[in-house]
Amino acid sequence: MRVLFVTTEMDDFVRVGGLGAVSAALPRALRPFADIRIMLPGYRDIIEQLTHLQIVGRCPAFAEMPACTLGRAATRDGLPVYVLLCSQLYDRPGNPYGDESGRDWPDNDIRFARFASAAAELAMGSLDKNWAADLIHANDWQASLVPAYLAWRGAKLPSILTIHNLAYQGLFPKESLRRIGAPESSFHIDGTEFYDQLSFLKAGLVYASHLTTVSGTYAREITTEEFGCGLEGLLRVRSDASELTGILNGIDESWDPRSCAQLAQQFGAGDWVGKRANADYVRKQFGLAVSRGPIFGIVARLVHQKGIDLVLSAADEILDAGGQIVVTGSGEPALEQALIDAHRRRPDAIGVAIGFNEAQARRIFAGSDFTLMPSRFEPCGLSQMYAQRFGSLPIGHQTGGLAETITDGETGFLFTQPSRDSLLGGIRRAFSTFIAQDRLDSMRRSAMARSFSWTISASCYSALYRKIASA
Ligand SMILES: Nc1ncnc2c1ncn2[C@@H]1O[C@H](COP(=O)(O)OP(=O)(O)O[C@H]2O[C@H](CO)[C@@H](O)[C@H](O)[C@H]2O)[C@@H](O)[C@H]1O
Repeated sequence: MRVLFVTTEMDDFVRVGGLGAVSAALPRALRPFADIRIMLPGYRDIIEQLTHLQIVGRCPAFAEMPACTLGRAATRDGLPVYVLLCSQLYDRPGNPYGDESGRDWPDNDIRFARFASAAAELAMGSLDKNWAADLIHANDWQASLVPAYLAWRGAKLPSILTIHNLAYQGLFPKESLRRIGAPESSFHIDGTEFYDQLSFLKAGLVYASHLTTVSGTYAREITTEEFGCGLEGLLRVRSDASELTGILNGIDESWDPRSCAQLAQQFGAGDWVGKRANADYVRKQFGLAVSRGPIFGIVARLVHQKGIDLVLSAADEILDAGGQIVVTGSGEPALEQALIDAHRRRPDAIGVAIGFNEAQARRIFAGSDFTLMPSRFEPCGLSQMYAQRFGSLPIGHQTGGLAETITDGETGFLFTQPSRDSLLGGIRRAFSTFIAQDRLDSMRRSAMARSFSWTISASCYSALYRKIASA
């Protein structure tokens, strides 16, 4: 079966958050089941890294979207990658979605509509004369128009849309319809309209043959008013028709502290001297005071969703009890600044590295005793899985994928409300575990023994592909 996996991040080339990790790992795990090919926008960073890019097709200009070409290349391990080349849209500094100061590009409607319409053409067989898809798998709002363009072109090709985060919807003024060549007739409550704006995500939720999201719990949560971001009605209809499935993400096998080359010292379960060497390394690297208290790590995009403000409000109590905090990530300037301020107040106890570097993330998981994840919502979450593999017990809000991947009191701690008090409840339990050596030992062993391999998820996607394609 031929599958086109359409995404706007892939850790091989460009990373912004969890979508990049999933887009690098899931298609590889699916290779035994399908002829799967990736499609990415031709960002500057990608073009610079790809050698042997072969031009396979051309897309004429359409509405206000410029003409572009389609290149074909492969990752180092041979996974085919299509790249949409259009320097006017994608050859820019900054990240995939915005400029260097974090502002969204004003033409993101055209950038991602162009990308989606080209993906639809490729899948239908009109761009690469040697390949067409039997099914399209699109990810998040940036690729959500792929099923819509297929429908508007009258193509019957089956499509799956995976929601990695419902909070990002790709909302644009109504005038965008004309800019991207979408039919005016689609702009109504059962189509692309969302409170008088054009919603890319909603278009995908309406037109995709099937929807998935990245945990069973989040699949249920998004059908409720609390988590549905205004789309719960539509999601409930699709869920009731058995067209919304939760499939839990996995993590890459390379997240293993026994073999991870970036650590100060590799270690396995039971080698707590080795783990402590990583803690000492992290303290030194961040200039923290020498201590035998616990280190609480945070590796996250620094956005409201992740509850960084809750951690800041609980920080004094953590420090008073003898703990230290180490954070890495990037995101909203105000949260970055608040963390830097906290570090300036207590440089001996709060370490902050703004920016994202995977080696740094691995060292924090290896050196920390606990990983804080007070996310207000969390579709799946990857950090809590990495943390467990590295013996850093996650303290997470009982929501989405956190509720499914943390076993309370066994591999980590769950608390029930996204509030300071509830988080502090989890933190206090962690402190009492930290001084009970036997309990800490057994929880670390259980956490490190958890497997979060992609194998099960990949077979679920594969089964779904077959079901949708034969429907
Ligand atoms: N700039 C940066 N700052 C910090 N960390 C960065 C980063 N860039 C990449 N990362 C990496 O991404 C991981 C975070 O991924 P998550 O899945 O926890 O959250 P994210 O909200 O990005 O993803 C969304 O998509 C994923 C994938 O489906 C879901 O798991 C998740 O719940 C959903 O919110 C970190 O552990 C880190 O390795």
